[in-house]
Amino acid sequence: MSASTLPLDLYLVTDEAACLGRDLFWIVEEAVKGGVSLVQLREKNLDTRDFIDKASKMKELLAPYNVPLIINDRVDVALAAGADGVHVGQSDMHYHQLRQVLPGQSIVGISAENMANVEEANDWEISYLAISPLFDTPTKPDTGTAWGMAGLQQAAKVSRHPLVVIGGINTENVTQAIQHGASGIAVVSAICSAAFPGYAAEQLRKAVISGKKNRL
Ligand SMILES: Cc1ncc(COP(=O)(O)OP(=O)(O)O)c(N)n1
Ligand SMILES: Cc1ncsc1CCOP(=O)(O)O
Ligand SMILES: [Mg+2]
Repeated sequence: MSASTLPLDLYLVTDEAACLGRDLFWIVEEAVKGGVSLVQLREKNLDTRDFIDKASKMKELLAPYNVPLIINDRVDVALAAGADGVHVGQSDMHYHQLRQVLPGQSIVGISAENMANVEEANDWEISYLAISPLFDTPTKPDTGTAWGMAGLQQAAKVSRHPLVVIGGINTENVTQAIQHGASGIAVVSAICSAAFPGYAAEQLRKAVISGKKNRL
């Protein structure tokens, strides 16, 4: 899938701990019905075999909806489960190595923590760049300094890739993020911890679309 056709509007990043004891697959399916366009399976503590099993099951769930599945960190898991791509951060497998082991059409997303990361990624063929984190978030305490809206605006001027924002995104700040240059939003708690994940997804998607209509 090329960068121009990749559906980045509403990107759900999973976190079992954020699901408040509810079934992750139920949350993901509700969210997809509500308008999630891309899903990342993010598992920091699973054994390899369990991670592959979970990814394969997630791929099966998403296939009828035509929603691509991205695997966080683990290229081996993505390959074994037939996922559509991977997301890597600045301490994960390097872009050049990723390209050696992944099929050519794979989706590749990378986290940018600072402007040097944004500039470096301009030399690479990636599907999107994640501005990470846009705001500090209790969901991931081990991040670098938050970009904030001004930082996002600078990154959008420099980057040739579509930008996704992640970290503290909710219905209150989506429109502003889109207006400052984001092509889409990535969320964990705004959907995984919502009382009604499907409804939460609908509201977030509406906010993205409204932000795009009213771009500054
Ligand atoms: C869409 C998206 N953006 C950023 C991240 C964070 O990646 P990383 O910095 O590698 O941190 P971990 O998620 O691996 O803890 C992401 N996963 N997804
Ligand atoms: C995985 C990740 N990477 C940067 S911030 C973050 C967590 C985002 O979680 P939330 O949407 O709940 O703030
Ligand atoms: Mg990572």
